[in-house]
Amino acid sequence: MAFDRLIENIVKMQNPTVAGLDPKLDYVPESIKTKCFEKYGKTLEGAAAALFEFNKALIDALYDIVPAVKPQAAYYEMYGWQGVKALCDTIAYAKSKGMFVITDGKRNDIGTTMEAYATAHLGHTDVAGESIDAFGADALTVNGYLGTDGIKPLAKICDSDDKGIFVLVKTSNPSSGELQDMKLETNESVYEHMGKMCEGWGEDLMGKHGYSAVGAVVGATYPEQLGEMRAKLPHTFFLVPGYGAQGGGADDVKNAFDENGLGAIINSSRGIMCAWKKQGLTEEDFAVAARKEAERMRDEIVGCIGKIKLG
Ligand SMILES: O=C(O)c1cc(=O)[nH]c(=O)n1[C@@H]1O[C@H](COP(=O)(O)O)[C@@H](O)[C@H]1O
Repeated sequence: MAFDRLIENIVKMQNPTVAGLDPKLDYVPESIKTKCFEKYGKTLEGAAAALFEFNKALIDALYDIVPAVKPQAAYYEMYGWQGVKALCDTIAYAKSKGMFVITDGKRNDIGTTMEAYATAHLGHTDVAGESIDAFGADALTVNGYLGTDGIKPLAKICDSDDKGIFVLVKTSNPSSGELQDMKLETNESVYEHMGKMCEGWGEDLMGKHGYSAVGAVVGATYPEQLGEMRAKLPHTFFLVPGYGAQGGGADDVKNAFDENGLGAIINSSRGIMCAWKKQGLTEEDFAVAARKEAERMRDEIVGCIGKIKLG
């Protein structure tokens, strides 16, 4: 199963973190923007080319120490189809460097449309008998609000194409509790119930390291719920956003891991992309600074959880 590959990457690198690639033009150094605008003009094409150059430099600086990247689709869609092409190019480049790619699209719809989303992001599109990867990611974030028939088409592709999904369970944002903390008649909270549904959806998609292809998103900003969900969802791998820019730290995420130091991957996007600002460096040093921040984040988290080993 997909998360077996991710887990093996994490163990090999002794690093349970993922670098979020959420590029904005104002993160991109002038030198890259000038080059791209000279070539393509101050156009969506020029902007998209700058985003890709920025991402490529980050991937080159990180691929040998960070197991995965997580491009958030919205930051590419801001630049039209040209930005979406930069997303495709980023996914292809990261995969060519051996990185596991999680597209953060938070996709959700009725079954037939979810089939299209699953095919687009994880499967192969059929073009007159030719089977072609559209986005070709290894995993996709999804919203389970529509229930089982919205997840089933994804589960089918996870099984056939060795892919994974992360379902939103307890999101890192301040108002997540407005609905997610509400109690159901079973006296469970909504997030607990969504988490349990993930365990069920993953039952037939079990990997060899004890985690299924149906993971969950649980925010670093809710450490108590993170520990609670870890204990209650033994086969559900966690994507944990909220570290760094949203205030989460190593102490908040340590309970996301099982006794082998597995079970979770911790995301940092702005913290890594914009690390040069905190290191008193210049924007031209963004890639060097990103690597330094990725090493610091890895050492801080592994310092809390100890050696990571296969179960
Ligand atoms: O699905 C996600 O990745 C996600 C879920 C969530 O609950 N909170 C959250 O921040 N995210 C994403 O994780 C990333 C966090 O970015 P930083 O706060 O810059 O590290 C963004 O791409 C968010 O869209």
